[in-house]
Amino acid sequence: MFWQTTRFQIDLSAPKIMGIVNLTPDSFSDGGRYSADPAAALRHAEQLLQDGADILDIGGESTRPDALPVPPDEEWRRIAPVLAEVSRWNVPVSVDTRRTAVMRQALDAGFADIINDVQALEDEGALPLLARHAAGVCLMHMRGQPQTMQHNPHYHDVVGEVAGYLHDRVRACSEAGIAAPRLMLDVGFGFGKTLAHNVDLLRSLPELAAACGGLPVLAGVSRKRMIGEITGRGVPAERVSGSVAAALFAAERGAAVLRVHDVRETADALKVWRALCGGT
Ligand SMILES: Nc1nc2ncc(COP(=O)(O)OP(=O)(O)O)nc2c(=O)[nH]1
Repeated sequence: MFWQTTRFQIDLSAPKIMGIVNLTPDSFSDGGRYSADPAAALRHAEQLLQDGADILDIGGESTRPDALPVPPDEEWRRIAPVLAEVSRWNVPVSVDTRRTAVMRQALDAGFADIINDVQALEDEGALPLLARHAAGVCLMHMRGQPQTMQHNPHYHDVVGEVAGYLHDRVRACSEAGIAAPRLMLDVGFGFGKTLAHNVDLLRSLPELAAACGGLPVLAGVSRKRMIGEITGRGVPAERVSGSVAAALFAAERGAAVLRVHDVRETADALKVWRALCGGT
């Protein structure tokens, strides 16, 4: 199976690593480290690639719980300089945005191989925009908005409801002319979910993918609150071991892409896992 993106057919026969470059002052785990210094951000991106990242995910708006929305022009100001450079590198570049205006600027400039949207192309104009381009698309489930999504999230059947939502978004993409080989699914760990919801979803990744036509799944658990709740590690930077364990579990449950902060540790863990499992 391959993920069809603007410049690359990404081979999904073994789990791929998406390295996170947050250009935000307030991201929950690395906020402010790179947002004011594009050179530092580029050095970080280079390090992620050296550590084994297969894809770079560039974001300009924190969507952590309780985050306030960022105006699209500010989001674009944050990411454009870094995108202008990394898009010249021979590596798939994903733009993590939920705003059509930002998607349009990135796609029209030729900066994005992938649009990674935590709102699954629900913003006005996003579907026809992506239909006019060839970028890969990650469709993620979020219940509510970052500002309020963790305020008592409730489901009758979290797996069924998330699968149903993603299935509907896949159909909307198909009707807009965005073909299935361009699509990646993501249950949105921590986006309007309790720990129990996240665990159910992680355990049910194969069933969820099957319910959505067998499309590939991306898992983003890196350093998140769910890891902290299980380990008792309150500081995101202290959640590396737990994040790697969860990433391996997601890979074992068939996740095709792992969205992580800690690329080196995750890449090493995948190598050992594949060697012991006799995988490719
Ligand atoms: N597809 C996808 N995209 C995502 N973008 C941001 C975050 C939030 O995590 P992070 O980028 O580490 O933090 P922040 O939103 O505070 O920048 N999580 C996901 C995710 O789970 N899946």
